[in-house]
Amino acid sequence: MPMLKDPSIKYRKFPSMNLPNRQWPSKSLDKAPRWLATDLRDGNQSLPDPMSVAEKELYFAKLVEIGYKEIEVAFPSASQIDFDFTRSVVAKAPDDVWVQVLSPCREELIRRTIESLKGAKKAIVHLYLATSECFRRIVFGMSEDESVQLAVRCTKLVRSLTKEDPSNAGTEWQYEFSPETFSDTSPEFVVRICEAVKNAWGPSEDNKIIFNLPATVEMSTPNVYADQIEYFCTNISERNKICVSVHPHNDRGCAVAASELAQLAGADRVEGCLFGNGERTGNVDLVTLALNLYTQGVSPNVDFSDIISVIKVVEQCNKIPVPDRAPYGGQLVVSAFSGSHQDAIKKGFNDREEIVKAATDSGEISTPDAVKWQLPYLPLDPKDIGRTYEAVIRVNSQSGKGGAAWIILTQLGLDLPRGLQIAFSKIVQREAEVVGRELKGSEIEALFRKEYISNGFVLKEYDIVRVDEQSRKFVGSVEFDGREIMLSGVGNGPISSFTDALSNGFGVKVEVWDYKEHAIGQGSNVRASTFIEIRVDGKEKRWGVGIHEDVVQASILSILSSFAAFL
Ligand SMILES: CC(=O)SCCNC(=O)CCNC(=O)[C@H](O)C(C)(C)COP(=O)(O)OP(=O)(O)OC[C@H]1O[C@@H](n2cnc3c(N)ncnc32)[C@H](O)[C@@H]1OP(=O)(O)O
Ligand SMILES: CC(C)C(=O)C(=O)O
Repeated sequence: MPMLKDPSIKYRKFPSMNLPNRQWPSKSLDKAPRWLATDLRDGNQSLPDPMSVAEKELYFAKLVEIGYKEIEVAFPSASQIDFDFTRSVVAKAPDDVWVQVLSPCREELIRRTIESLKGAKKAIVHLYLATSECFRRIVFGMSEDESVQLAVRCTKLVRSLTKEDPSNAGTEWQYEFSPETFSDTSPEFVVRICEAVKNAWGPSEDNKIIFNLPATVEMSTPNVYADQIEYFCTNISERNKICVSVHPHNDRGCAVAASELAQLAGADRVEGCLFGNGERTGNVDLVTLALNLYTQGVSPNVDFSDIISVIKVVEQCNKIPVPDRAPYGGQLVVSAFSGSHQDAIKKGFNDREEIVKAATDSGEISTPDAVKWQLPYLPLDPKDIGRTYEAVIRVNSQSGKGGAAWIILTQLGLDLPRGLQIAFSKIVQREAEVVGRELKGSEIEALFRKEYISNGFVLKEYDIVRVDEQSRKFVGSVEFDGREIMLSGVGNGPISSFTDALSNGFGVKVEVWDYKEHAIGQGSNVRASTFIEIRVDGKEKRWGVGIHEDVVQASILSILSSFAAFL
């Protein structure tokens, strides 16, 4: 039995914190944190095939374009690639971007790390040392005191090689210390070691020390992590000289929630990777965090207007696909296949169009974006991240009438009447079942044209004349199957005179059952689209569609389309 009936004999429950006066539950997120993108370090170190220098350059440029101002670019002491890349970034980074690098608390590696930053405009040196009992015992064999001494010694070394070294005066320095495995470390010990590191570095209000408190392994529910962060924020001294950073991993799948609650608990900065790449289950996903803020009306200070190009770079450099269901970015995220979702979304877009039009006409708004977003099933306007509305509604055998109707509306500009939607939906569903897959927009359009627009008729010369107040006469001819057929009929209007003419010409009884029309386009380009449902000799009714500059001719074409199917 691989899984235990009673897992408590093997696994410990993570203890919750006794923090009766916790404040974070009643706070809300109303501003973006400082972001640190660690794709090129934590993300890169977890890849089966780490990035080449060219890939790192491409990725770095994308992070800058998105708007990240603090980027952890490498572990320079790890490899020549990381060292060389750091050198190239130092030479090229924009003036407002902080270049961050990581090193363990080992003297020779710290020296090499700082060497890689020579000449940087803005640099953050980041040291880490695991502080949990588990790591101190198993990995280092170190007591708490020994850990504190090592952290202090290495911090002093960084200080002497950076801000105290006159040859490095041209660089603006920040220092970050991570008590690695924070999430599993006694909160009291974290405060103790960070106090000692703070004294060794000597931060100021203008040049804060960054204490990064990682959930190196996510061990608890996010509320416990938030408690740990709040405990640190309220117990560390000189909080005004400290930037509290968080670095959640996603082992329990809660990294986004953990980051958000940690910010409520006092964190000022968040470290993560685009689309959550990183060790094991990944670092927290920076895209989700940013767009979670955005969809609450809070500017994230980073720009995902062109999410498709971001995904392209991430996939190319990581060589790992971004899942189709990744929050916000995944390519299926703004797509609805199922009938009731499509119906609601289609109604939502119609509703929004009406509200926007009314508000624009009344001069209330100058841009459609000033109307608050409220659309069933879509928390984010897909166009804000560069997705098109065409991608929103997709059609397979689970789709209802709204899906195909939306495709026809967006591709042909035809707003199908309800009856025609229902009829067309059956045809689309049958086809989707036959091919056993999603139908592309072009396939749906082709089905529609074949069913409702094309017909074997050529309409030749015709005339509709007024006989008297109540009646009109249709006289003309059509070509069908290589034959010319003369048509003549009388009715109380153009449509009934034409159906009478068809009935006479083909020896059948044509009845009009339903009629709808609307204009397509505007100004001199306006055309009429006419939807007419007819019945011939009492058989099953059929819809036809006609499009023409002249509304009467559009009706005639529409009737011919459906009539052809009865022959
Ligand atoms: C949570 C994180 O993501 S931490 C960042 C992890 N990233 C990486 O490790 C990527 C780059 N790393 C490397 O290239 C290599 O590990 C190097 C260059 C840093 C070191 O290589 P090596 O000297 O061969 O050591 P190795 O890889 O075996 O590392 C383990 C050693 O580092 C020690 N160590 C681990 N973390 C730390 C730390 N934060 N500070 C000081 N020493 C540390 C271990 O105790 C162990 O020491 P030991 O050999 O005396 O037992
Ligand atoms: C180095 C630290 C911040 C880290 O990557 C982690 O704890 O996950």
